[in-house]
Amino acid sequence: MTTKRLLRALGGEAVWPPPVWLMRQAGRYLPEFRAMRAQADFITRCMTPDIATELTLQPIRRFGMDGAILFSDILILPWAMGQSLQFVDGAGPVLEPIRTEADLDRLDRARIPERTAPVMETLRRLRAALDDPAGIAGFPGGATTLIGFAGAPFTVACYMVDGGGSREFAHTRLMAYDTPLLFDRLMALLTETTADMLCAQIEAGAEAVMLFDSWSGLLPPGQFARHVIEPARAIVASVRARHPGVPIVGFPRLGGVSIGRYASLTGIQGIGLDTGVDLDVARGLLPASFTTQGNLDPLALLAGGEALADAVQSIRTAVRGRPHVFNLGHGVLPQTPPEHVAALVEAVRRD
Ligand SMILES: Cc1c2[nH]c(c1CCC(=O)O)Cc1[nH]c(c(CCC(=O)O)c1C)Cc1[nH]c(c(CCC(=O)O)c1C)Cc1[nH]c(c(C)c1CCC(=O)O)C2
Repeated sequence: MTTKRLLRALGGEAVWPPPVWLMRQAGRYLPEFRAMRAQADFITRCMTPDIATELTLQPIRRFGMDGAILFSDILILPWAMGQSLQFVDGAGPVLEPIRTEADLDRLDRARIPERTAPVMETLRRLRAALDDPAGIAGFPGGATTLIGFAGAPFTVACYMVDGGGSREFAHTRLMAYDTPLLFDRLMALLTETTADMLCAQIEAGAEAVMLFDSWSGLLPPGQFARHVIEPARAIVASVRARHPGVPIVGFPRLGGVSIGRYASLTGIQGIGLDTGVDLDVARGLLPASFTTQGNLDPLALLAGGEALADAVQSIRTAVRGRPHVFNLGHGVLPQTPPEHVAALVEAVRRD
């Protein structure tokens, strides 16, 4: 029987107070994170177990979160297949775009295990550190759940095809209409390699995994079914066949009312909700005893004070008696004062 509060909540138990962790909890808002940024570029930080382990643990030491999310990125998968990738300060990720069959042919999935081996080593070290009975910085050992993750195929395809961040991801969405065979080939490759990578993360120590579909909300309902729900269903089936006990959380960001079909058709146990979702409305769309995760506005966390206290309290009231994992609706903003995060955790954990 598991005693980790996050795993109990993902198993459908109405744990109170709810377990808490934050998307992008390891990040620039922490001075100790900024201090390590100078040492190596982003991909090197992801690929060096000493550094990635340390960065993952920084927020655990400070706040004793219920979840520790691996320090890595959703774009490590295309990078591991040989797509060129750079993280440019202020501009985000820049990739050599995939636009043709020949571009796609150059990707080599056979390289993934070797190129992602350091990530798996990081997970092994993290699991040992988190489960050390001696605990971490005064927080008890064996209490924090190690979370692995991947980008969902559509969101990863957005960056691979457009070649970086975008508001519309027009190249990607046009490819889905104009050359559907090419797009489907890319999506099939991503669906299979993502399932394998999540399994490798679980085998290295991840106790739960999350599938980030940050841009799913760009798609109309028919395409949402085809490029968001269907790949997630295939990934969940593939991971579940190999690792039946490991919970999978989906995050179809900005999915609107389609989150109901996403939750019931993919086979996931938990769903990440973005800031715009009304928790009572979401509950009506989701299967009974389904675990929700979210959805505090990152700006309320940045604001702090009364605004933060009120926002935390209204989520606590909405989810009381139901399985819920407290989180933000999107990542921690770099300008966020760390004391606000401490105040959030304290407010969530009040009885
Ligand atoms: C779309 C997406 C990406 N990456 C991710 C998503 C899905 C979630 C979301 O919608 O935000 C997911 C992600 N990225 C990162 C994590 C690690 C774990 C965590 O702390 O949450 C996770 C889970 C680290 C990161 N990923 C990135 C950083 C910043 C790099 C740095 O510090 O130099 C970190 C800590 C870079 C990144 N990576 C990506 C972008 C657009 C950027 C640039 C924006 C930015 O700088 O904030 C792609």
